[in-house]
Amino acid sequence: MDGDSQTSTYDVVVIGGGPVGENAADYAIRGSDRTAVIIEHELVGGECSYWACMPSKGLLGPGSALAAAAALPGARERLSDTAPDRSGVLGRRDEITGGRDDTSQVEWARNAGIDVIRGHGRIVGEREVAVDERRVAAREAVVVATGSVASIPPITGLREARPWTSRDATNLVDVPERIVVLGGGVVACEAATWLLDLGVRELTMVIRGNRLLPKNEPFVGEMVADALTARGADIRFGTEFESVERPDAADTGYGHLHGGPARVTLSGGDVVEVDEILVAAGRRPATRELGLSGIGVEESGPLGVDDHMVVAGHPWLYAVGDVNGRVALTHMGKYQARVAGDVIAARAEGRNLDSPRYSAFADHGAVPQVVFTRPEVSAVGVTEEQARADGIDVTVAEMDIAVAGTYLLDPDYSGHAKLVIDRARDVVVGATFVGAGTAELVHSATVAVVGEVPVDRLWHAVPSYPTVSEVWLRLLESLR
Ligand SMILES: Cc1cc2nc3c(=O)[nH]c(=O)nc-3n(C[C@H](O)[C@H](O)[C@H](O)COP(=O)(O)OP(=O)(O)OC[C@H]3O[C@@H](n4cnc5c(N)ncnc54)[C@H](O)[C@@H]3O)c2cc1C
Ligand SMILES: NC(=O)c1ccc[n+]([C@@H]2O[C@H](COP(=O)([O-])OP(=O)(O)OC[C@H]3O[C@@H](n4cnc5c(N)ncnc54)[C@H](O)[C@@H]3O)[C@@H](O)[C@H]2O)c1
Repeated sequence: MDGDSQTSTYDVVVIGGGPVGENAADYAIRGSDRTAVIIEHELVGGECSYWACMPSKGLLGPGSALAAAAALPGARERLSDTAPDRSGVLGRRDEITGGRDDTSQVEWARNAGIDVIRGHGRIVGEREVAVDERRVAAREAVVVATGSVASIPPITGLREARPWTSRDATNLVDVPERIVVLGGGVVACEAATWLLDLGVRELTMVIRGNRLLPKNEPFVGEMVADALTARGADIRFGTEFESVERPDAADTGYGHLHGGPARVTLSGGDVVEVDEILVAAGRRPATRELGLSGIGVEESGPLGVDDHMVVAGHPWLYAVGDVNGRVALTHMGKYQARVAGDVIAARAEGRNLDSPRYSAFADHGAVPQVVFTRPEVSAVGVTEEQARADGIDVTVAEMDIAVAGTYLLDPDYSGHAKLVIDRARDVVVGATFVGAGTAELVHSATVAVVGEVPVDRLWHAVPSYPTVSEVWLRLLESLR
């Protein structure tokens, strides 16, 4: 850092210290004498560490472990209860979020040579950012990594009812007896899973479409819906919130019940009375109050970028992670951050950007995701429907998963798998696995998709016996 008393100057200024901002700063200066600063107005570590990925997976882990033991003769007899211990689960979650203390993340940044400034960052000119009364200038680049915020749809009485968002569901302190969940995407399905684990008595899901997890192959939503229904969830498809009444809504803090009971009127006229409402209806990129309109950039939608992560018309401005609207997943945001960091370093050192290393091409059609429901959903690439819509001539291999590896996990194992293959190129363009133990399987499919490995060649990638991966062999056999 250098500069006069009003302005600090760094080579790279990153606004937003979530996992993506941290990686962008690190990759942009790693192994050089360049300087970087992260500006963060809440907690270094971001949504992912304290409010999203980490606490949610912490809440889901104990239920999964018990379900795995309950499925296995010899282990199941030792279980006195298949419901997780509520205080143990919440304690484990608190340990994972470290009491929302970001000291260790700030230390990590400082050890990596990155300064941290606390405060709200706002772009006030080319390569210039204001943090409250301070000014911070960038010699090379400003990177926006401000993430996203939960959307609350404009429904009569909903905002006034102070519903829970994912921040409350992941940081829950009170476990509602009765809850209604709006939305059928990833947050809704994972949260429904842990809320049932924690003993919610009545859980209603209100889905405006006709399936859960609609971005996936249709069998995904069916299997997850069947599992949630079997555990007592009441899933209402083709239904929306009409209006909400909650006379004594109150700001009681994250994870506490936000007031007394609420009455939710659904389309069709049914009324659901609940102790809490969880809104899981998607997220919007955090582009407001960033000063974008001052530099001529639209601030209402995502901050769009090219594959180098650069904002059009502003070669000094980069956007990575949820804020650019490409893929709202931590691992993909961190991938974009590695690309952006490498691009910033290459430009600073006068290198050209010809190598694939400088292009985030996996964002287009090679995105892996695991949804940690029970059953787990693990997918990469495009669905059959998307591939056909893109004009690709596809063939599919599809079957229930039943190999020695799954029988060893559970004699009554239930799972399903599908490969989507581009006929002309003879390569896998999409893969979906649903079932216990499939999360660790998806990377093999990601390698096949990104590597464009011909199916004939995949035949020689022999899965080990007796693992769940042997489903690959069965799928490839079905194509011969
Ligand atoms: C409940 C839930 C569970 C999830 N689980 C998973 C999962 O299992 N796996 C997965 O891959 N993804 C998951 N996601 C998605 C994941 O959380 C996001 O994709 C990820 O957090 C994006 O990282 P980011 O750094 O872009 O943004 P964030 O993590 O949101 O970080 C942005 C940071 O910028 C700061 N900030 C914003 N504006 C400013 C400003 N003007 N000035 C200073 N600081 C600012 C914020 O305070 C925040 O710290 C989950 C999301 C939710 C809601
Ligand atoms: N395991 C994981 O990888 C993981 C876990 C949680 C979240 N995430 C990511 O976080 C992001 C946010 O997740 P999300 O579940 O909030 O978003 P989402 O886009 O996955 O799902 C939102 C759902 O809400 C519905 N919806 C939107 N507006 C509505 C309305 N007015 N009425 C009724 N329904 C409405 C949509 O139809 C959709 O099904 C996603 O990109 C997701 O992939 C990832």
